Amino acid sequence: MISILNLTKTYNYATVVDVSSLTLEKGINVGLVGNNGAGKTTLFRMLLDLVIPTTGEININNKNVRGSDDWKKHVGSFLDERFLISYLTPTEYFKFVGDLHHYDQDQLETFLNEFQEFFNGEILGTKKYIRDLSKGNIKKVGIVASLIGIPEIVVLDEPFENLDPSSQMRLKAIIEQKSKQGITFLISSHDLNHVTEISDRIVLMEKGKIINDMQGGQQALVVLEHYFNK
Ligand SMILES: Nc1ncnc2c1ncn2[C@@H]1O[C@H](COP(=O)(O)OP(=O)(O)OP(=O)(O)O)[C@@H](O)[C@H]1O
Repeated sequence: MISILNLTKTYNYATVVDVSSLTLEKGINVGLVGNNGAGKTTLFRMLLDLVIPTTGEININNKNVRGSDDWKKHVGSFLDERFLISYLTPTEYFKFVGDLHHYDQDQLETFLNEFQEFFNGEILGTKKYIRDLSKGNIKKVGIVASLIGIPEIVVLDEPFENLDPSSQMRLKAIIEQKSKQGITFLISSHDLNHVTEISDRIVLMEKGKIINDMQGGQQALVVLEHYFNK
C-alpha cells in the first residue's frame, strides 16, 4: 500500500529523515513514535507531498506521490491547523470537504452524527469560526474531516494531543471502529499507552532513522517505556 525507498531529507547539511526501506500494509495500523525532532512530521509531510525529499521516493498504491494525484482521493490526513480553513465555522468546513467527496446533505449529516459524543456539543452549530475554537476542538475538526469519504489511509500527527481524557477514549473507539470499516491509520504520538493500544505495528524513529519496528500492544509498550526511560 505504501512503500518508502531510500528516503532522505536534509536541511542545511543536517539529515533529519533517513529511511532506506519501509513498507506499510493495508489493514495494519502503524504508530510512529520518537523523541522531539526524530523526524516523524517530516516523514508524514513527505508522504503527503508537502515537502520534497532530498533523495528517494514514496509510493502509495504503486504511484509515486510526487508527480501524481491519484493517491489523494485515497488518503485522508490532519497534521496541523494549516490543513483547515480557519475563517469558516466547523459546519461550513465539513460541508466544504463533504462537497469535495460528493456527499449530499443527508450523507454529511449522517456522517457527522456518528461523532456527536466526540464533539461534545462544542463543534456543530456553535457559529464559532474554527480559528476561535480551543486547540482540542480544532484537533477534533481536523480528525473528523480527515475521515470524510472513508479513505483507504488516514495520516494523523499527534491526534491525542490537546484532547481531554474523555475525548482521547472516544478517539480510540473511533479509530477502532473506522479500522473495521477498512481505514488503515498511520499515527504519530507521544502517548505510549494510546499508540501501542491502537497500533498493530510500532515504528520507532531516532534522529531520522528507524531504529525499531515491532508489533503493537502491551509488549511494545514495555519496550518503548524502557527506551524512553534511558
Ligand atoms: N523547514 C525546516 N527547516 C529546517 N529544519 C527543519 C525544517 N523542518 C523540520 N526541520 C528539522 O527536522 C527535524 C525533524 O523535525 P520533525 O518536526 O520532523 O520531528 P518530529 O519527530 O515530528 O518532532 P516532534 O515530536 O517534536 O513533533 C528537527 O530537527 C527540525 O528542526
